Amino acid sequence: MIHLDRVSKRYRAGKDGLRGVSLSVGEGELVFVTGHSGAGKTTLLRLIPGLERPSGGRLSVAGMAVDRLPRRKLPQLRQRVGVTFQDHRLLPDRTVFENVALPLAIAGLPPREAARRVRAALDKVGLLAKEQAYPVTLSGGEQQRVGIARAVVGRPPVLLADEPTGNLDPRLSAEIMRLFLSFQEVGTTVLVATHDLALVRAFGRRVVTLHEGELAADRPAGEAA
Ligand SMILES: Nc1ncnc2c1ncn2[C@@H]1O[C@H](COP(=O)(O)OP(=O)(O)OP(=O)(O)O)[C@@H](O)[C@H]1O
Repeated sequence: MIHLDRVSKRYRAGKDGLRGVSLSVGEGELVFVTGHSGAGKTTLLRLIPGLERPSGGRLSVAGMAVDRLPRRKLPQLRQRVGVTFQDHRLLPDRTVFENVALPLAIAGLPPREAARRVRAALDKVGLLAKEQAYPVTLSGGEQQRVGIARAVVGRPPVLLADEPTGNLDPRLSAEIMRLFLSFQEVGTTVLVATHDLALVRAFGRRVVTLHEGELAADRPAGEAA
């Protein structure tokens, strides 16, 4: 589902975000991406939906050659990749419902079908009762779940999460992680970038470790840390 072949990303300032990373993630797999601050986790997660372009190498996502993708095809790629960010990036002047509906409005879905899907996504993250609330009135964990609902509302085959548990306590963090597992169970390919090694160990999944932009380790699911 996601294939990187010697992918590099050099930023304008001359800094390397990634250096020659080769990696394949199969359909329906859940992979944790870990590494110290500046290791390249965010860079990897930004390359996959085409938010950044690789400087070298080959990258394909859900059957699309991202490294050679014409600009006009970017929306098509973004519909196949849902993304959640640590800081949620929710619009403060829109309700929970409106925030989650946004990607569907952009995709031009009829309002009735969009509303049905928004409610299904909110139900999945346990926030149906808060659909008319504004983001500021929600807890950090709830805001994170709204961000997740927005990422999955278009039913993308690929879901990416950048530090989804960054500001949450251990109990809420585990809850959020279980949510990602539930998307994997229905066939979604999931990549979760996180610093939280204890949490990663607790779930016993495949763990990819980056170090200074390079792939330092790739530990299969079920193997002890
Ligand atoms: N827009 C940018 N311009 C220049 N350099 C960048 C940019 N984004 C990231 N970098 C550099 O690329 C390297 C990898 O950064 P990246 O954000 O991918 O790491 P990370 O593992 O996500 O770190 P963190 O855990 O702190 O978010 C770092 O050296 C960083 O300074």
